[in-house]
Parts: sequence; structure tokens; C-alpha cells
Amino acid sequence: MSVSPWPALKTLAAQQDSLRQAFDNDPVRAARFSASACGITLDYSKNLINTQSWSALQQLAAQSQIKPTLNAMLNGECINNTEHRAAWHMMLRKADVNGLTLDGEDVGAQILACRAQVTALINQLHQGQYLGYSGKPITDLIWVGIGGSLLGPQMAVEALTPYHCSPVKLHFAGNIDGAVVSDIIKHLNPETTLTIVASKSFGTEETIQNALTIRQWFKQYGADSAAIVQHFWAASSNISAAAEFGIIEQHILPMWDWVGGRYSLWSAIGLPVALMIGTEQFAQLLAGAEAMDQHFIHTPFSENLPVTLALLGVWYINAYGCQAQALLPYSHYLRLLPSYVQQLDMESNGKSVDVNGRILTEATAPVIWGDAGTNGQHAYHQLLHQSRLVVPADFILPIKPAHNLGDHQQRLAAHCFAQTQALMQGKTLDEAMNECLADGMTDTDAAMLAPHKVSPGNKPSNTLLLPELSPYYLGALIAMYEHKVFCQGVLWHINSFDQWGVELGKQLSGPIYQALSGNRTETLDSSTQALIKLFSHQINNNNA
Ligand SMILES: O=P(O)(O)OC[C@H]1O[C@](O)(CO)[C@@H](O)[C@@H]1O
Repeated sequence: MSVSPWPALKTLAAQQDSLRQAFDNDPVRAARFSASACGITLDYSKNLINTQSWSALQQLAAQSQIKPTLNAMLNGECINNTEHRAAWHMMLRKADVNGLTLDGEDVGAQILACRAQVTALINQLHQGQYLGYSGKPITDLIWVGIGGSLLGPQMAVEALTPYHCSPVKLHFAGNIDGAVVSDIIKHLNPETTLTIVASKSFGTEETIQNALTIRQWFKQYGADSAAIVQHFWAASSNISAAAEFGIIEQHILPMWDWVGGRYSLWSAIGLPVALMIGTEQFAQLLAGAEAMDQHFIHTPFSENLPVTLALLGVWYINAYGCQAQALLPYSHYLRLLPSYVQQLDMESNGKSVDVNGRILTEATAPVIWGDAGTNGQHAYHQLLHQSRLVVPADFILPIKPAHNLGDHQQRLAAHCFAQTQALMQGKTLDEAMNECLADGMTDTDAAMLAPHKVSPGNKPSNTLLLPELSPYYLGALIAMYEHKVFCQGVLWHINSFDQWGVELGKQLSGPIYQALSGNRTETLDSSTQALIKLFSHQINNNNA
């Protein structure tokens, strides 16, 4: 049995100098602890590491299964062992897919056919040639999906707002809360609306319910089944279920078993992005991701961005006991990135058994949270700076803005860098005292206030700089986080590609829905029974 690496790392963590000392003692610390790839620069010098702990972490990576598992992934082996599936999402962003086969299937040809199908549909939509059942061109597209079938395209569409060039408006329907579809359709005309039902399984309740509601809305306008055929497409691997819904085979964009939902942005699930920015720019998104793949595959671990981020992550979780990780994009357009990475990271690595089903004794994925800077500075950054919690944070800043409004970008960057500096160096009691006295306070007042102004510092962060928020750099950024999550999964020896934990809630919602519809509740616990009773009573009163 192999020796657990964590006790030794915990010992090293307890021996770290403070970050202030570390910077004072080493004038080239920033250069020592930085790396770049695909135009993205990662400054990880403001982390609680020194040459000794960093080399121990490098050793951890070198002795890990990262390389063999990566090779197995690239070879199309079923590294998702509980679902017997490969994890071949990297193939989707390859510019050259010719000759790519898996289990005897010409995957390269399938990918090319899918790209051609997406391009043809987008061209028709852009040129006003896709006509609705009454002969009018389509003006609006509703993308119905949830989780991996929604978060990626929604985030990327938002991130690439300055690149939008589509005459067709796009609407995302994910949540089963009827408010979502209701808000969308009340402004739309079914005659000019196209709906794409994005569901790999074509069995996800939220997606199917939203799609049925939209189909019903069509029918209410008198649309017949031929009209439904004209207005509904799908992205799915479940052709028969999509067909049963009424979607013809020519309107079904393929999804494959070898691509997990949260890794599917690069497939037909990226259609909303391609629609909004055009297929050429979408190819740039793929190119950026492919460039990051090449970096990840070929670069030594010591200069490898995903490996570096993964090592820092496990260091904080398993040596320091941190349970959260903040993702703080200093970019309005990247404000959905934290929600996207939440699924990527937490659904992949939020596990408590290893690949063989053995209970893990160490924690795995952190709670990912965050929002666009500088908004967070006036909300939760207080906790980052002064609470006893240590929350490692990734600050992400695209350098060149997509606007030319005065010095907004310099001010934004100043805040971003100041936050990382403040977290790192903090403010001592002496400094706080001197500041109060310099402000003209009496000794007594200064002594009263100074402790409240102290910031402990020594709070770790990464800074990621992108030349600009273009499709290429966005692709590289997303792929970097994908590979980080992959490496961490390997270091924890877990399967990052399944998500059995989401199933229980789905299973239990069936009987509860039955109970809410008036059926028996005796098998349910008393809390759930009472909640059902209260809900049913009030909703029935409201409807009376
Ligand atoms: O594309 P589907 O099959 O509707 O699944 C949507 C999402 O649901 C999940 O399975 C979780 O329930 C995700 O992994 C997936 O991305």
C-alpha cells in the first residue's frame, strides 16, 4: 500500500514563513513562482509556498498517476470506470480530427459532420433563410437545457458579448421554475421562434418539462405537428427519446457517450456560442482550448499551468484544511465563470470514495464561489481579508478591455492587484496604530480603533492575466480549469467523470411530486410530510 503524502505536506505547511517575510527574503519570488502558456500568465507567488514545499508538491505530481491517466484519457480508455465511458472531450477541439477512431467508430468523421450541421444551421439563421411554419424568418432561439447542457454556452455567450454578431436573439431556459419559460415566451412569437432541446440523456426532468411547455405554447397558437417539426431541434445522444418528442432525425445534433455533460461546450452544446459570435470565432474558442491541451500534455509539470493550479488546490485543501476556493474574475463579461467552474469542479470532484469505491479519508473538491470584481469588494471581500477563514482566491484579469472608456481599465486593474496585495501583506497592529495617529486621533482613540483595522494577511491568491477576453483566450482559460480538475481528481484517486450524487435527489423528487399531486405520503419522513401538507394547503387556497 502506498504511503499517504498528506501528513508530510501538513508538516511542511506548518513550517511556512509568512508571505510578507517570503517576499522580503526573496527579491525574485514573483519570477520564481510564475508561469505562462497560450498567452495566459499565472503569478502564483502570493501563495503559502516556499522552495521546499513547492518541490515536495512537484514530487507529489511526479509520483502521481497524472501522466498515465492522461495517456489513458488520450487513448480513449474508459477512465470513467463507473459508467464505462471514455473522457474524450479534448478530441472535440482538435482542428484536425481526420482518422480519429474509437472502438472502431470513425469519430473524426462524426465530429466533422456535427460541425458541418451546426454551421449550416447557423448560416441559415444568420441569413434569415430558416423560415418558421408561417413563412417568416426565425428571429429568436430558445436553448433549453440544464447543467452541462447550459452553463458552458451561457457563460461563454456572456463572456464574448463584444463579439456578438447574430441577428437572431438567444434565450436560455434551464430552471424548471415556470418563471423562466414564462418570462421568455411572453415576449416571443411562436411563428418566428426556434427551440433547441439540449439534453445528452433527453431524460432530464427540467429540460423535458420546459420543452413540453414550449411545445404546448406552440400548439396553443394552432401550430400543427409539421410546424412543431420545423421549430424544434435537439442536441442529444438519445435519438429515440428525441424522436418520440417529435424531433426529426435531421434536426438532432449528436452528443456522444465519451463526452461528459460538463465537458460538452466544445460539441453541439456550443451552438449558442457559435450562433452569437459566428462559426469562425467559435473555431478560435476551440483553438485556444486545443492550445491549452497541447501545453498540458507536453509541458513539464514545473511549468504546467493546470498542474500548478491543481497542486496549489490540494495543498490548501489537504495540508491547510481549506474548504473553499474563490474565483474572482475582474471582468464583467466573465461574471458567470464561477457558476460554470462550480459544476466543472464540484460535480467532478465532490466525492468521498476513490475509483475503487473505497472511502476517502481526506477532503476533495472545495466549495467554488465568486462573482465579478469589483462588486465583491463591497460585499464578501471583508471576510476574505479579516475573517479567520483562509479562502484561496483566483483573480482573473483580461488586460485589454473591449471598450475605450477613459481609464476604467487601469482603475479595475488597480483594484485587482491591490486586493491580492492586501490579502498577502495584510496590516499589522503597529501599522494600524500609526495610521490612526497620523489621522490625528488621540492615543486612546487610536488604541481603541487600531485592532479593528488589522488585517492578518498571509491569505493566498493566484493572479491570472489574459491578453484580452477573446474566444481564443477564453477557450484556453476554460481548458486550463478542466485540466486542473482532472489533475486533482487523479491526485485524490477519484473518478472525476461521474456524478452519482445528483441521482438521489432526482429519485426522491418523484414520490414527493406524487404526494404533492394528492397521493399517499405515509412512507415519507415527518418533516417532508409536514412541508408537503403546508405547501399543498396554501397552494390550493391560492388556487381556490
Ligand atoms: O444533458 P442532460 O442529460 O440533460 O444532463 C444535464 C446535466 O445533468 C447532470 O447529469 C446532473 O444531473 C449533469 O451532469 C448534466 O450536465
